[in-house]
Parts: sequence; C-alpha cells; structure tokens
Amino acid sequence: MYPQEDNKFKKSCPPFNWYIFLSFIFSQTETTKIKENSHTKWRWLPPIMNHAWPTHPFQGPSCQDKRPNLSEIINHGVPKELCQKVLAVVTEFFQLPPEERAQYLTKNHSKQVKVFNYYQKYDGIGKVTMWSETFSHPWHPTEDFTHLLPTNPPQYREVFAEYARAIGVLFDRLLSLISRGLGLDKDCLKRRIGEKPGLNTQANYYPACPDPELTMGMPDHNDLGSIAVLLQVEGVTGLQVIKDGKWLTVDPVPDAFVINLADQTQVLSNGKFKSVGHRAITNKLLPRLSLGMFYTPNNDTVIGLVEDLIDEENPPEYRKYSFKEYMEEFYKQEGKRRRVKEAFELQR
Ligand SMILES: O=C(O)CCC(=O)C(=O)O
Ligand SMILES: [Fe+2]
Repeated sequence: MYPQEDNKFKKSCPPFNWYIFLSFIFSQTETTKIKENSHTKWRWLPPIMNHAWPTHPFQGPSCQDKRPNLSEIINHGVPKELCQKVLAVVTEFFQLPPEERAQYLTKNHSKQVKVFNYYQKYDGIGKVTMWSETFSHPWHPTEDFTHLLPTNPPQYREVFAEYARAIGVLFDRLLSLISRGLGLDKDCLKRRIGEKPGLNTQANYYPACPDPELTMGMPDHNDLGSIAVLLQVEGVTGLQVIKDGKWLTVDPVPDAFVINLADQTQVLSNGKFKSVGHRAITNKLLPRLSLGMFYTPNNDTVIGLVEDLIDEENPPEYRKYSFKEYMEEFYKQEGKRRRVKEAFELQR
C-alpha cells in the first residue's frame, strides 16, 4: 500500500509531532469573512452545474447534531509547497473552459472520474440549486486510474500522485491515533474499515455568487466514510460546522488540514466519536476551492461493533451492516438531509 512503499516521503517528514491545536474549533461569528488572496489568481466562472438561478431565498436546513467532531491540524508532515501546488493545479482545472470540464460531467455515480453535484435535488430549499461544482476521482492506487485523469493542466497527474502519497501517510497516522484514542490497538480502525478501501478525492469549486443568500455551496451533510482530510484555499471562508443548533464558520488556518470525523468512525466507535454535520456557503467576492480526501470502506466490508468498546454501560448503538447496504440507504435518501447512519441505529 501507499504509505509503506513511500519511505522517501517518510524520511522527509518532520518528527511525528502532532499538535491538534484547535479541537472543536469554532469561530466566534457566523459572518462570512473574506480576505483578498494575493496568492490565488481567481476569476469569475459560472458553475456549469447550475444554469437555473434560484427563485426564492435559502431558508437554512435544521440540524439536531450537538457534538461535532472537527479539528484543524498542523505539523502534519505534508509539505506546504505540495499543498499549494495541488490547490493551484486543481484551481487551474476549474478555470478551464466549461466545454473542457464538461467531458467529465455525469450523473452516473459509478463513474470513477466525474464532475457532478450530489445535492442538486434537496428538499427544504425549494428550487435553490447548489452553487458549486465537484470534481471527483480515486486517489489510490494511482496506476489503476491515472490514465483517466486530466492531461490539462499538464501537471495535474504528477502533482496529484505526489499529494496522494503524502495524504496516504497522513491517513495511516490519523486512523492509528483515533484507534489509540479509543483505547484500541493502533491498527484496529484501519482493519475494521477493511481491505481495499475506497480512496476518493472531491475537489469542490464554489464560484463567487451574485447573491449568496439565495443559494448554498454544499448543503448540510455528514461525510460517509471514516475520516476526511480537507484542504481549503487560504483567505476565503465557506466551511461551516453545526454546534448546538448554530452554524459556525471554520476559517482556513494557514498550513492546516481540517479533519472531519465521518459516519463510519461514529458507528465503529459506538458513538464515542461523533460524525460532524457541516456545509459550505458561498460569498459574493471570491470563488473558493476545497479539496477533500476520503477513506471509505468498500461495498463488501461489514461494519459492526468493536467488542472491546461494548459493555453493560455501553451497549451497541448500531446494527451490523455491509457498506453496500449503507450506500443503498444513502441513495434512497436523495433529496433529503441524509441521515444514513441513523437508519442502522438499534432501538432501545
Ligand atoms: O467546501 C468545504 O469546505 C466542504 C466540503 C465537504 O464537506 C465535502 O467535500 O464533503
Ligand atoms: Fe463533507
């Protein structure tokens, strides 16, 4: 697998010096803060997904989640220059002429490399469409899909492969930290997420929006897999997290990754770690780019309780399911604020 193979990268990492400096970070205000960003050359580009202009104001979805789990980490070992390079190359991709990006446009989710929007149908916000465009593809094993990735921008394949190797190392560290945080052996979570995990990236591009009140970048959701490592461009906010029923803005911190705990971590930890409810809003002045890397079980993996976490005081909260069942439930809930893991909760 990627991390073990990549000794060259490991040697270049700083010591394993984790500093989770903002656990449960929440900014003090829900106001979107926008700073001019001199490093990123943005130009306005209408999203190819959203031709229809929304006709009534966005109401804001409600969410009951009380204890989100989101952190920003620094000293993560992924070189700053590499993060900047990958953001630059993905930005360039979104700045290609729409016809060029449109070759990847699809509603078929079984496609490996695709431009799409998961949330175009969404109850509760009426006719409002999402003001975003997402480019998704696997990030490992590279030899299986690199030939499908864009050749324009020309550096895309090479930069992405280098970034994917570095993030592979990071995922191993995170999974082992979370396992140890649960009092389990360091490989436990990775083992439970299973062989041949789905390793996909999602680059989300949110063009500047003439009236952000009328639409959403990405609606309220929880990530599906185990954890997500999210890189945001500096200087443009958009990510929000729900806490005690309030949306709070997560300002990008220089050189930091946002780490979202996702649904499978909540289930496997029997509710000890919470999957975070989050969304992205748009702004009037600047486009925004975020790049998520995901680590997800494959369809055959059975997600079930970890015996060491269960006792009289902590009875199992979820029934066993295959990830295929979980994804069927996910697609069944299209158009709603998806609450997929809730469908597998055991009734008391
Ligand atoms: O743009 C963001 O910050 C959020 C992206 C996100 O939540 C996702 O890709 O699942
Ligand atoms: Fe997400």
